[in-house]
Amino acid sequence: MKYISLLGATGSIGTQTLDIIKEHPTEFVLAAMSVGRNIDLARKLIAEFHPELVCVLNKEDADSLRLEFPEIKFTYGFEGLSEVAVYKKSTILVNAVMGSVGLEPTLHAIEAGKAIALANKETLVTAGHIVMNAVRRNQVPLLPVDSEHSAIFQALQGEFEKNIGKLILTASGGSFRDRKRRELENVTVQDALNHPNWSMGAKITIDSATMMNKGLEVIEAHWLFDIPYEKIDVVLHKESIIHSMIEFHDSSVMAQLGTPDMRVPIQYALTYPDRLPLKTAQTLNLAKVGQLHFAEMDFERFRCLKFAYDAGIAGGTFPTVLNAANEIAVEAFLKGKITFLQIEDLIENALTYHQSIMEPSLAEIKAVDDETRKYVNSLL
Ligand SMILES: NC(=O)C1=CN([C@@H]2O[C@H](COP(=O)(O)OP(=O)(O)OC[C@H]3O[C@@H](n4cnc5c(N)ncnc54)[C@H](OP(=O)(O)O)[C@@H]3O)[C@@H](O)[C@H]2O)C=CC1
Ligand SMILES: CC(=O)[C@@H](O)[C@H](O)COP(=O)(O)O
Ligand SMILES: [Mn+2]
Repeated sequence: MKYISLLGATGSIGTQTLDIIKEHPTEFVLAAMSVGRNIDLARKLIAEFHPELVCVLNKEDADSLRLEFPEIKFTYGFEGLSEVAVYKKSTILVNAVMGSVGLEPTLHAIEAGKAIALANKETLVTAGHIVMNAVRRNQVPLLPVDSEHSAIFQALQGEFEKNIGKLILTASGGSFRDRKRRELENVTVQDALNHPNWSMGAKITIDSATMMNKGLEVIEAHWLFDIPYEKIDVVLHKESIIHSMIEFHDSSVMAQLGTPDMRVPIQYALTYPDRLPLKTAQTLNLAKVGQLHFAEMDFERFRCLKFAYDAGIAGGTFPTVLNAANEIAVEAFLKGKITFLQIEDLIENALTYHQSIMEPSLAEIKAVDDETRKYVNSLL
């Protein structure tokens, strides 16, 4: 029986993690969870999964839920996320919260010796060296949930990292994969939220449309697999059937395939190194798929991917700025305050303005994250 702490239970990854817990009641228990503002869904999840500890975003929600569920402990706010992450009964943290707010709870869980199933890629982008040093020092498993990184992790089983020639991340191209750059000027939020292959939270769906998602994933792969940026390629693959590949030194390529279903990598992170059946997953019928397509990445069409490579290679606090500027810009786009193409303008501006700190401490990262958010907000 594995006891799980789940951050972001009301989200896309969170609810799919709960599907897996539900499908395997003799394997997994939800011990603690966090939600944000979706208190209606939180109520249903509490009634169904009976976690011992629940964190909500606001104190008022914690106070009213306490009256409804007196047997459950409620906490709230930023500190509450870490309480959930280090909950004593849990052995594994599934971090499915959105944004760099996930960083500190992850670090606390690592220090508390918990295994980490990481969906929250912003954590590794913002402070990759700090997270990886903590993982090594505490010798805890860091299990990728992001589909591309899970694919690479699965393809690496039985292999030595030293034999990797390069990683090849696949990119669907997102909601606007078939549009030219000039056709992006007047796109709406609704258009951008219409991902062709995956049903995901709003922020990552916009990231996928700007290709920032792949940029964040390049940086995530760099930290997870300790691979230099020049050995990480991205290829457009519109079907999202091949979830990513490793090319080894002898030119052999290992790929992981499957229908686009996040429950597969989530479950693998929970069962690793074992596997369990996943009754509701659709198996891959390649004959029915017929053809798989691949195309070279166009860095002028997808400027955010170039920003991410540049920020990753430059290192220091550049990736922190990239991530924080992106979070604010995407939020502004979702609220209708800026156009789609202004997302990349804001990120470029923040990166240009920034003076990087090399080998930043956690305090420096937090300060840069905060300053960047303020700076981009001031541009808005
Ligand atoms: N969705 C997917 O298929 C994939 C997602 N990921 C990554 O996983 C993470 C989660 O993505 P996804 O599930 O799509 O996101 P969602 O937006 O669907 O869910 C986010 C979750 O985090 C909570 N949350 C948001 N902001 C805060 C905050 N400031 N404090 C506390 N809780 C907060 C939300 O609460 P509430 O809704 O209650 O307000 C919700 O539970 C992201 O880092 C994403 O990049 C990676 C690969 C695939
Ligand atoms: C499901 C998942 O892992 C997402 O990060 C996915 O990769 C988005 O797809 P694209 O960014 O390739 O559009
Ligand atoms: Mn992904």
